[in-house]
Amino acid sequence: MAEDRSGDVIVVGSGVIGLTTALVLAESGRRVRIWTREPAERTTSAVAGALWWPYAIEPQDLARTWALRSLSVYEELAARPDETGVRMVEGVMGEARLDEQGPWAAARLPGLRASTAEEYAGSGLWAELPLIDMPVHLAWLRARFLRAGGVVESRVVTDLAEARAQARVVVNCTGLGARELLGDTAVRPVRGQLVIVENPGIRTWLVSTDAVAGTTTYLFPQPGRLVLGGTTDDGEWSLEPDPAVAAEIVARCAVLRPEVAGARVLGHRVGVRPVRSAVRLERDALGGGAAGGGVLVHNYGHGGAGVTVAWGCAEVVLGLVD
Ligand SMILES: Cc1cc2nc3c(=O)[nH]c(=O)nc-3n(C[C@H](O)[C@H](O)[C@H](O)COP(=O)(O)OP(=O)(O)OC[C@H]3O[C@@H](n4cnc5c(N)ncnc54)[C@H](O)[C@@H]3O)c2cc1C
Repeated sequence: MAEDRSGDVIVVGSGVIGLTTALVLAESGRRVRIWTREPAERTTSAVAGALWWPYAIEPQDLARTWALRSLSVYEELAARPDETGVRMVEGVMGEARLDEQGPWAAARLPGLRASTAEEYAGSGLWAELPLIDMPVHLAWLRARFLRAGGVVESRVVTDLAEARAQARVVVNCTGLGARELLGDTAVRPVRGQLVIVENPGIRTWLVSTDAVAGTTTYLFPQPGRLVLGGTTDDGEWSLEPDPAVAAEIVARCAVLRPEVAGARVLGHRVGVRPVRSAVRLERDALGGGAAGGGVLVHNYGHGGAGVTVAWGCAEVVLGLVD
């Protein structure tokens, strides 16, 4: 007799996208398993800074919608920062202007205003945004998923048919892994390097973009550390920190905040962003329905903003699985 797979969901991947999606599906009453090559703490998601802002993600309009939905969730989670890893923190988004942001941000972000010359030498926006301590947040997501009855299994998927043979619904949240899994060359690596230093007393975040040099420099205060960034190395896969690049990141940050210059280095982090021409968030026309009667949904390619859009995308998946 055929196995009853009607209630089963397999989510492939346990980065922030896979965990958040699996959690939303499990809390909707479905039986959900995660299959993952790496545990959450060894994913790109664990490396992220992570500031809520739709950076390096396409398409912009949809990303903003998903980001705003996620913002509402992060605002709630920020009431329990030690547990969830989410905090609302003030800071300056350099080279951003109020009139360029349009109504999407201005209407939703209380207190959004142009930064003063004292806060930032260039033109920028002062905002209070979610700043997420990813190791804590990923562990919290996983624990909440397990409490909702979810199961996490360590498993490398070489063909999504393996998952489809075992569950009616399969959600592909493999990030950059989709490149090999599906042969999708539209998703490509954009490497990012960070330096972790002892915080010399910085309480606000800062992002500064130099269009001429092509660099984005940032400082994110996290509990017990200050995260300094960064790089955007298109097409680069290496997870090895480059000492010369690390020194250059510290120097760039010290131009913005001189007290960083002598800060003790605690460590280095490197991650590879899954940048895609457009996030793939859709029900697979070939994989869904037909012979097996199953559903295949893709949710990958969130570039430099997977944390920013995770909850909004997970809710879209929820609407696609039935
Ligand atoms: C330096 C840096 C800074 C960043 N800063 C921010 C920020 O401030 N704000 C923000 O929103 N975003 C930021 N990002 C981007 C963010 O980290 C990514 O968009 C996000 O982590 C993508 O999440 P994901 O779950 O899709 O991918 P991942 O975290 O890479 O997870 C993919 C999962 O799929 C699994 N997998 C892959 N292939 C297979 C397979 N074949 N079989 C089984 N499992 C598989 C992996 O093991 C992993 O569990 C930053 C990224 C970097 C590198």
